[in-house]
Parts: sequence; structure tokens; C-alpha cells
Amino acid sequence: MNPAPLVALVGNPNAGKSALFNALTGARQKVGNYPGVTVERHSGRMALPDGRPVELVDLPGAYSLDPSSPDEQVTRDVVTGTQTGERLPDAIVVVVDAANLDNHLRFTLQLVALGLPVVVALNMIDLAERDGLTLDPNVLAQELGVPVLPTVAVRRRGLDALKEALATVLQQGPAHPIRPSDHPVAEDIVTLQRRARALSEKATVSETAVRRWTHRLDAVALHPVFGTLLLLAILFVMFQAVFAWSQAPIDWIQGGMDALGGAVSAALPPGFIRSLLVDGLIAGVGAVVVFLPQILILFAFILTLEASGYMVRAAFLMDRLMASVGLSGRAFIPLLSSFACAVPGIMATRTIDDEKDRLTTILIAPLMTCSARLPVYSIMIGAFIPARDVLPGVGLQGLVLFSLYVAGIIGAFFAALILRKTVTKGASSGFLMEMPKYQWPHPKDLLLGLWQRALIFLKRAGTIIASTTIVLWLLLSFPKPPIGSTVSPVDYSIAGRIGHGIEKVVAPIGFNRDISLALLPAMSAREVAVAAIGTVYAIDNPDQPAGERNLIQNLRTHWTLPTALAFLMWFVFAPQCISTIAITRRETNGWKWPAFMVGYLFALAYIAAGATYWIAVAIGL
Ligand SMILES: Nc1nc2c(ncn2[C@@H]2O[C@H](COP(=O)(O)OP(=O)(O)OP(=O)(O)O)[C@@H](O)[C@H]2O)c(=O)[nH]1
Ligand SMILES: [Mg+2]
Repeated sequence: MNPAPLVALVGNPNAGKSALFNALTGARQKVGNYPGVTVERHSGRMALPDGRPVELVDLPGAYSLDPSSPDEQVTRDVVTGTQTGERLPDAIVVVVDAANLDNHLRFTLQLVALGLPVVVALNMIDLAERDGLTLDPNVLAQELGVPVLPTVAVRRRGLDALKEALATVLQQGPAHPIRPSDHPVAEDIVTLQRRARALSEKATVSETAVRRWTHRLDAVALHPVFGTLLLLAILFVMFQAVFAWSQAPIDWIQGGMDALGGAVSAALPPGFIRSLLVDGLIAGVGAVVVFLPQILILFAFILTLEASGYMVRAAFLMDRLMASVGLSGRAFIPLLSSFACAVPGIMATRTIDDEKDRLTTILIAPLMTCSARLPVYSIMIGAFIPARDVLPGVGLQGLVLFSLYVAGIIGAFFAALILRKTVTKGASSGFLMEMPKYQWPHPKDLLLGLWQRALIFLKRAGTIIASTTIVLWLLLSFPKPPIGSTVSPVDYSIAGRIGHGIEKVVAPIGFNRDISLALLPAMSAREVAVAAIGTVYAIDNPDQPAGERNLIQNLRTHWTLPTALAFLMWFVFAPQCISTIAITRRETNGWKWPAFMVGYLFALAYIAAGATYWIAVAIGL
């Protein structure tokens, strides 16, 4: 007896082949392996309307007959009859996503040209309809010369008609005898794309303007090459803007703070209270508050990208990249939120089902540069990186800031890669997300979002940062050196002595006394590092009038460039934040993972800062 005819399900990734396969075969499935490769072979039985059995195989998704992965190779080899362990199919069902017709038709055209009996399943017709796209399957059938049946695999819609058409084409057999490895004349990709687009336009009965625009924008935004370039360009402009647009408002705030310090100095007699207010509170909190404009610019970009519907596209675009380091595409949104702050980012990992995926994402979230690091980066860049253009319109300062963000991302990817091979080993899962429609962000929502960010930032400055600064001021001010002593008041203080202890550990990576003093208070919030250094100089030079206590000037005189660069690298990696550690403990139910996270991040920060310092020294910076 002849074996049952073999029918292969072929199509682009995510067209719904497996959904259709499950709907057609039900429980009658077998999973095997193709010999020599690690690609699984899914097969199952189904019955045609007249009761005859058919063996169905679900092939891996592919974009074309030119394979770029083992999966795609299996698909190509099966449909050309050259795959070992598989006979040439008697017919193929090409599954296409109706909402993505022009892209999917490209592969369809190649498959039809093979000459095997073909039926096209115009799948996901429900989603196309929802988006305002109406297609005519008959036009498509006429143009392609094969039956085209609308289906909704997940609702089992259109399956009977599909089986009917399959029975007919099986009956008719191939258009001409097919020999294994019979290759159609390869059409170049551009011609193919043009034909596919023309075909999809012809088959489109009506399309709402919104869908047409969405589709056109997505053709660029989701393109593997152009989309990635677009994303990089957007991020690049964002970091340039943080510096380029913020100078004037920063100067106003700075001026206001200086005036406030001057007024308080003039109003109070010298002594404890004046020093606490001027050197402690105003110098410390003021050093942080000046970064409000930069933080607002950063958030204006993030909020706009989110509200416009672009953010999910970026996540989709990143999915392949994320998969290459063993992360799920779902990790993109938590990681992106971590650019604002790792705490909401880590909370957002709850949307990741797989436990190992989720844990990996939590462990690398602190490597995304949060907004609290911006003041630290900004002051160091302002002090040590000249404000000149490397190219017309491309400032060096913005470029350095961009590279610091990139350094964190690269660090995170390497960390994920290593973690996935060791402590969080396991399979990773796929990703699918609904694309929201593009829209202009509402200025009112945007302003509201910015207002909330400003309040959060100022509240932090008024509470955590102010209180840490005051404690630090106390520790830096007492005990006072005896009259006539040449030791600096800072070195003589309690904080100075603790700082000297820390300095022993961090001196090998080029850190100075100021950094050693700042590291411990910065655990409460990273911005405090800036506030702490501001307070250190205020106490160290009590004779400088407030207006001249420019932190940037002090940094330039007291720090070397290699030390500044090492300090920047430290902040790219170091887990300088109690809240992040606390949320990790809560989300992982124990101390094991936060301890691991803190350990590996401090080690990474130490090595990166040390390497930066010694390389900078060696090349004579
Ligand atoms: N709304 C809707 N969703 C569908 C339809 N068919 C499939 N899906 C969904 O689309 C997603 C992708 O479907 P799969 O069947 O895994 O796609 P595939 O073609 O096997 O993908 P690969 O194996 O990666 O090439 C799944 O989440 C399905 O539930 C459909 O007709 N309508
Ligand atoms: Mg599949």
C-alpha cells in the first residue's frame, strides 16, 4: 500500500504554521529529529474530507529559500526534496500572515515556483480585519495560480475549505514532474519584493489610512537594518540633546542656588548653623538639583517614544538580539524601564513567565544606566571632556555620554550570555507582542508625565539626598582639627578616617580621597556621590565665597583625567543603590540572588574602573 501523502506546512516565522498544524492534527502528533541537525521534526496525521489520511509536517519558519540558519536549511531541503530522512512532499500548505502580506508573499512566490501542488492559507485574517484591512483571496488565487483560503488557525476557522482544496490539488498532482533538487530559476530579491508588493496591492480591497501608514512606518521601523539604524539614531539624538538643550536652564538653577547660598551666608553669623545650611544642605542638594533639566529632557524622549507607539517596535526589533544572548524579547520592556530606574524595571519582570529568563533579567537590570547616574556622568563629563564638536553637530560630550550608556548595555549582554550558560541555565522562550497603533503623543499627558518625574526627583533631593548630605556633613565636620593644625578638616573628621580605610581598597584602581568619601553615602542614591563631593569641597575650603565654589573647577584642579574616567566606569557597573538590592530581595524571595548580584557587579565595576585607569595612565592621558 502507498504511504499516506506527505503535506508540509511552510511559511515565514510567526505566520501561524504551528497553530494551524495543531488545529489540523489535534492530538495525533509525533516529535522526532532531523538526522544530523538539532532541528525537531513535528509530524501528525489528519484526514481529508473523503476520509483519506495525510501525513502533515510542520516546518520551521523561513524568510526565503536561501537559508541563513539550520532551521531555514531544513525547510529549504524538505521542499526541494534534498533533506535526508524526509521524502519530497506531495503538496505544501503555504501559511501567510494576512496582515503582513507583501513580506510573506515574497517567500510564497518562491515556493509556488517550485512546482509542487500548493494551497495558500491566508491566516490571521481576523487580525487584518480588526486593523481595517480587507483582502480578496480570489484575486490572490488568480494571480498566484493556486487556491487561497482565508483561515484563523487559533479559532479553527476555514479549516474545512482548506482540507477540501488540499484534496483537490493532491488529486491533480504536480504541474510537471518534480525531481529532487529541481531548482526554479532564482529570481533576485528585489524583483521578488516588487512582485510581492504589486500582488498584495492588487489583492487589497480596502485599507484604512491608519493601517496604510502604520504599515509603511513599520516597514522601516521593523526592518532589521534600517530599523536598527533608526533606533540607534534616535538614541544618539537623545543623548546629544541631554547636553545641548540643558545648558541655559542649568545656569539659571546654578545661579539661583549660588544666590541662595550667598544670601544665607550674609544673613547668618559664621558658625555651626551657617555651615550646616550653606556647606551641607545648599552645597549638597544644590549640586544634585541642577541636573533636573537633563533628567527632564531624557524623560521627555522616553515618554514621547512610549506614547507614540514606537517603544514596542523597538522591543520587537531587539527580540532577535535578545534571543542571541539567551534572553526573552519580553525582557526588553523591563530593561528599558531600568533606564529610568532599576526598581520599576525589576518589578516589570513579572511579565516574564520563565523563571530563569526572569532571574537573568533581574540580575542584569542594574547595568542599564538609570537616571540617577546622569548627575554623576554629567558632572564628570562637564569637568573633563571638552565641549567641542567631533563632527559638525556631534558634540564630544554627548558622544561620551552615549558610550557610557552603550558600555552598560554591552556589559549587560555579556553578563546575560555568561549567566545563561552558568547560574541561570535553561531553555529560553519565544516572544510575541501586539503592535499598538502609531499616534501623536498628547502634549498634556507628556507634560503631566514630566511633572511627575520632576516631583519624584525633587522629592528624592529633598529627602534621601538632603538627609544623607546632612549626615555626611556632620561626619565630615567633626571632630574639628586643633587650631593651628595643618591637617585638612576633612581628613581629620570621622568621615575622613572612614574614607581613608576605603581608600586602601580602591587606591589600586586610581580612586582618590574624594571618591572614597563619596562611595559609602552614594549607596543611598547614586546622585549623592555628586552631593558628597560638593560638600567635601565646601568644608575643605571654608574661605571660598559660595559663588566661586564651582564644583567643576574644584574637580579640574584636584582630579586627574584617568581618575575621572575610572570613576565614570565604576558608575557604569557598580550596584550603588540600596533600593535596587531591596527590590531584588523582594522579587527573588531571599538574600541569595541580591548577594550574588551585588558581588558580581562590584567585581565587574572594580575590574572595569581599574582597567580604565591603568590604560589611561599608560597612554598618557
Ligand atoms: N489572532 C490570530 N492569531 C494567530 C492565528 N494563527 C496563529 N496565531 C498566533 O500567532 C502566533 C504565532 O503562531 P505560530 O503558530 O507559533 O507561528 P509559526 O508560524 O509556527 O511560527 P514559527 O514556528 O516561529 O515559524 C501564536 O501566538 C498564535 O497563537 C490567527 O489566525 N489569528
Ligand atoms: Mg512553529
